[in-house]
Amino acid sequence: MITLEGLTKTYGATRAVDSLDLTVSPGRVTGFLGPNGAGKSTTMRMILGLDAPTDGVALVDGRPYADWPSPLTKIGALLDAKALHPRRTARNHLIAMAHSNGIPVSRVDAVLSIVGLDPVTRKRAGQFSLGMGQRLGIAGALLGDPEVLMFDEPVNGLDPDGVRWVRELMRSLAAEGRTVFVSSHLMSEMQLTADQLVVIGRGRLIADAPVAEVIAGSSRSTVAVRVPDLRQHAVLRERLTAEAERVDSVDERLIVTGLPVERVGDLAHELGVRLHELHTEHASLEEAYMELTADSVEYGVAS
Ligand SMILES: Nc1ncnc2c1ncn2[C@@H]1O[C@H](COP(=O)(O)OP(=O)(O)OP(=O)(O)O)[C@@H](O)[C@H]1O
Repeated sequence: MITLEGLTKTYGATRAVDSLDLTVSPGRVTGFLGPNGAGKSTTMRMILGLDAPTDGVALVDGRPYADWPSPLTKIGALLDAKALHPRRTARNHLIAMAHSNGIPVSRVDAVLSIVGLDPVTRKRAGQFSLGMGQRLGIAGALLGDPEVLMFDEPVNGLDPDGVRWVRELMRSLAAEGRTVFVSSHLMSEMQLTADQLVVIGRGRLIADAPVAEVIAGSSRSTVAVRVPDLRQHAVLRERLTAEAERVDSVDERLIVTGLPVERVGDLAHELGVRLHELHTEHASLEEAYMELTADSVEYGVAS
């Protein structure tokens, strides 16, 4: 479990992270989202003790990272996949990490195999593609078989196969009961990978909720209702227009914004309108996210 209490980091006048209170729980994948400069990497760096908070605390299973005697066996992280010694081979890079944390070398070969790097273990990290570097970084995170895993943009540079592999890995790590905290800008991928979402903007918490709840909370969700009879279509349309924010006709369908599906169904029933279809069309996570963060985008393009 990761716990943040009033976590704050300022750089001069910039409040990179601003009084964050958060619990990241085990047994699920928690996506960490926010526009560029929102404070995601700074938060992750403070969890790993790489940056000191200006105020507040970041705890891993109840203690600051630095207080764990063998931290890699408690929390594994991929922060910057390029932070590798270019002349070291993949295997030697992991052996050096294992030695400094009292982890047996047998585990190095195990994690190289998990990430699919066994054919290139003797290649120097400097010759790695971006995707191979990501896989090596993930191998490093898994090395200590930790209960808590944290990944900053793990699918950067991966091809579609690699993206799917990361998704399945995250899901299986969470299914084993581990805490998985992962940042990403790829909303479609997060919609498939995460159970819970934490959204921040300008260092502050905007949302902390299950993925389905974040999507359902978007005002961009609509209700679609199909009325085959033309006259009834017009009658229902008129009635819905009086209550809904907006009603559009698309062939036999009415697309209703700003009314719950139950209300649309009840109104149709009251008017004796025969329906062939009635369902909510949820916004995508991307649409919900854009709406949530609209006020927090630092480098937006004027539209
Ligand atoms: N070492 C530093 N010195 C000064 N300002 C910094 C430093 N590190 C981060 N910042 C500032 O803190 C804010 C948060 O940056 P951070 O990198 O944590 O955001 P992020 O959410 O990870 O962004 P991105 O999605 O672009 O990676 C930004 O305004 C950034 O410019």
